[in-house]
Formats: sequence, C-alpha cells, structure tokens
Amino acid sequence: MKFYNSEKFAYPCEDPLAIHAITECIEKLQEEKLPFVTLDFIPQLLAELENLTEYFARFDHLLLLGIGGSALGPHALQQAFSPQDKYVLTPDAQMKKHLWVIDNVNAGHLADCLKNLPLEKTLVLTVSKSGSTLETISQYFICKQYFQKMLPATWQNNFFIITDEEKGFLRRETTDNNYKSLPVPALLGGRFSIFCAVGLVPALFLGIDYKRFIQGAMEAKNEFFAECASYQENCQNPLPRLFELANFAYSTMANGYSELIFFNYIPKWSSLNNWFRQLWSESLGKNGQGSTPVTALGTVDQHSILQLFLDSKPNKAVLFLTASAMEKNALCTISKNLPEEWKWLAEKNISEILDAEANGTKQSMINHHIPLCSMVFPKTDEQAFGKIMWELCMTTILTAHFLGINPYDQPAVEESKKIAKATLSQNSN
Ligand SMILES: O=P(O)(O)OC[C@H]1O[C@](O)(CO)[C@@H](O)[C@@H]1O
Repeated sequence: MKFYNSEKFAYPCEDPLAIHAITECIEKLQEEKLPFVTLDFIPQLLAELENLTEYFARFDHLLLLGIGGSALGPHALQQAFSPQDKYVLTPDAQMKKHLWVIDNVNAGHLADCLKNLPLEKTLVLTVSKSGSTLETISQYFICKQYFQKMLPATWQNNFFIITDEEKGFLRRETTDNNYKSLPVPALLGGRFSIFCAVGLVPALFLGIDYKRFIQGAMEAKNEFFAECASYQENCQNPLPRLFELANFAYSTMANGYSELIFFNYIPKWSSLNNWFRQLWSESLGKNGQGSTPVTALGTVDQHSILQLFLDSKPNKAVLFLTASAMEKNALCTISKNLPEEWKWLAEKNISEILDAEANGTKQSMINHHIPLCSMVFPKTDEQAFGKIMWELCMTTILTAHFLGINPYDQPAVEESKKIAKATLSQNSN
C-alpha cells in the first residue's frame, strides 16, 4: 500500500491520542468476538459443505434468489472465477454448472429462467439473513408455486435455504418443508456474509476453489492480528496496515473529501466494485457521516468518468487497485508487422497496455493532487480475492471506529421498506 498526496492527513502512531484510539479499537475487536472477525464458524461450515457436495452435483443450474449482501458477494466470485461468458467461448464446455442471480425485481428475467431452465436440474437457492426481504421472499413464493406445479412429487428436493440459524420466516419454511439448509451465523450481517455459506455454497456449486478463498481471509486475519499484537507491544512498531488505510479514509473524510473513488484496474475482479459499494455505504453512511463510494473500472471508465474525477470539485479520495502480474496470453500479443505510426506497439502484450493505462491514470490523479492509496496485487486468484475482501471489511470497521459509528446496522434503509409494505398491504384483498 502506498499513499500519495496524503501527507497532511498523517495520523502519527506516536501521538498518544492515536495510540489510545487504536488500542481501544483492537481491544473492542477482541472483546466482541464477532464471527466475521474470528471466523470461528469456518471449520464446521467446511465439514458441512463437504457433506453436501454429492447433493449439489445432482444439479446443473443454481437459481439464486437474494439481494444486497446476499447476492453481491456470490456474483463477485462468479464473475472473477467462473464467468458465464467464458463457457460460451469454450467449445469443450466444462459448462456444466451455471449460476443465475435473481437480485432484482425483473419479471422478464425470472420468467425466462423458470420457462427455460431444466427444472429437475435446477436448485433454487434462497438467501436472506433476515428471512424477510420483500424482493427475495416474493420471488421465493413464485418459484415455490411453479416447482410445486411442475414437479409435484419431488419439488422440495430442489430448494435450499441460507438464512439465520434460528429466526425468521425462511427458517420456519425450512423446517416445515424439510429443505436442506445452512445458516448465516448470528451477528454476521449481509455485507460481511461472503465468508459463510452465502459465498461458499455458490462457489462450491461452480467449482470455484472456496477453500483457497477462505485461506485468503484467514491469512488476512492472522496478519492483521499479528501486526496489532506487535503494535500493542510497542507503539514504535509499525502501525497495522489496515489502520493506515482506515486512517487515510477517515482523515480524508474529516478534511472534506466526501467521495471515495474505488478505481479497480483488475478486470477479472470487476464485480468487487458493487460488493464494495454496499459495504462502504451501509456501514459508514449514517449520523451525517461517511463518504460516497464511486466505483470505476479500468480501463473502461477512463473513457467515461475520469474527466470528472480529475477536473471537477476537489472532494475525491481514491483507492486504486492494480495487479502486478497480469496474465500474458500469447494470443493477445501484437505482432511486429505494424503501420509506421503504430510501431511503438510492436510485440506489446495486451496486459502491458492495461498496465500503461493504469499507470497513466494513477499519475494524472497524483498530478491533480488527489489523495490516493495505491494497492498492488501480486496475484488475483481465489486466495488473493478472499484476502482483499476480508481486508476491505476490516478497514471499513476500523474507519467506523474512528468515526464513532456502528458499522453493522443500516437503520435508514428500513423506512422505504415500510412504505412499500404499507402500499402493498393497502392494495391487498
Ligand atoms: O439478506 P437479507 O436479510 O435478505 O438482506 C438483504 C440486504 O438488505 C439490507 O438489509 C438492506 O435493506 C442489506 O443490508 C442486506 O444485505
């Protein structure tokens, strides 16, 4: 991690106030023992997944009903490690397994899935921590009635539920209908749930190496707490890296930088953007605090939004993600044989073009005095993905601590849900 244009925001680790805030935060994390922080539910979950492997193997299609944290993480994993278009392009198609994420209320899409998917080979995976999200539950009812009609004798076998361990409508439905199910551990909210069954069931289904993904999260956790222990022992030791990042986020906000650009130059990780947007917004956007996450994908968004980033209000800080070892595919190397004015591109691989573009954007942002944190990833595999997701979650929690807010709730969202429910109740017979 390297910071630019942020010298004025330094949070010196020798400052007694900073030391106090940091040690207090570490103690709180150790005391709270939240499942996301401890990951202590993982061994049991891995054993349960092992037992379910044979059952999942019966199906070719996973129809995921869920929204927000119940869909964005699985979608990010799919895009990164099992993109559906990859199979369209691969004639030998190990294209056995498909994930269809129904995370919006789009009647056409749901109806197409129901009409066109082979139902016997389709597993409906309903994911909702609360078990009461209107969009998810409505789509669950529609799928249930359709499967009951089309597969009257066996329909229950095609339903799998991921929800709270004890509470909520979906937990009752699971018991009443004898569905197979896995829990979302208590106190593991939607945007932190990628490390439980919410992320791992779709990953297992698609053949993604979910064990390495979890290894990445574990590695991040162990590194973070080792750095914390060393800092607690002697505050002259380096500040834990994620505190540095949270400090950058916090102090840019405190200095009027109201937007945080998440500029991602790792095309394979494109869906990380939407996942991060929820994490940052719902965790920090409360009590008049927070910064608005604006996500961008390189190089595409250079050609749409970069102008504004560089030259509009100077209220933007940036997290800038690049990979240091981009895959060099021989098919994507330009030959020597080029027109004179393009000779400078001779023998360049497409990944070098991405690197050069990323470097150009980063340098120009730095030249425009934009506070920027650059994160360079040596790998982009499942393990690296698990690691960065855990680190971004932890950074968000640390930033919330500096802001003095609770990162785990999202109370303002409830109002619109109540209004929508009231409207539907009024119109019901
Ligand atoms: O998993 P659930 O409980 O259906 O919630 C879906 C999403 O809705 C929210 O509660 C916001 O309404 C998110 O925090 C959550 O990820």
